[in-house]
Amino acid sequence: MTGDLFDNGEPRLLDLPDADIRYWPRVDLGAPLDRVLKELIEQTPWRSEVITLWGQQHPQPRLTAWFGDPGARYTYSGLALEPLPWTDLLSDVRRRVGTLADASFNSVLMNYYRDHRDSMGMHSDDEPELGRNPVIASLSLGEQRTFVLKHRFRKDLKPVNIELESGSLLLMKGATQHHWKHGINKLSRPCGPRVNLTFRQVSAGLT
Ligand SMILES: O=C(O)CCC(=O)C(=O)O
Ligand SMILES: [Fe+2]
Repeated sequence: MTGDLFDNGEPRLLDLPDADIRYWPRVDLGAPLDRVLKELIEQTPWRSEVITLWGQQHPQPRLTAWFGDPGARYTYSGLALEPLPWTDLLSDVRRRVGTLADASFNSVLMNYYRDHRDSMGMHSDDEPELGRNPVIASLSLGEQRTFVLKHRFRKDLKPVNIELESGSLLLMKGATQHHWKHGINKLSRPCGPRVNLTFRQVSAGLT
């Protein structure tokens, strides 16, 4: 296909200690962003999961879906997710993201923030099946939301806010997950929907 590299450009390397994070403001998905967003919202079998945190059950404040190669199982916050098979759209996006990230991914966690009330708590993506230094490629579509990064140990460092634009790709690798937490806060004002896709490589058989 022609025009594959049209929007991608060079990523910006974030100047953060103990982290390797790159940001592409706009990647080429081979189709208009609003069409991809609409298709993902309408055609994904979204789930509302109940998670267990510190022995308490809570509904997750967003919808999720897990796609991947057979056997790419993922366990977090008391949930064990079996992968759905790749759709044509998701496997095309996986190929494009893998080329930019120069990495291979066998799964994707999809997050659907329906409006300003949906969020994701601060966490590190450090589950054992992700391996020691996971490469995580996070593609955002729809409403721009703020990605907050906080150092896990250095209280002298202020939280860092990154505005994740529609069509952007954020790549976290190296020791990032050992030293930093990240999350998406609720907003006080209404906003439109956002879909986020975090591509991952999970090892089978660890869970
Ligand atoms: O929605 C986002 O940008 C963050 C997603 C995330 O951190 C995750 O899925 O682990
Ligand atoms: Fe995460």
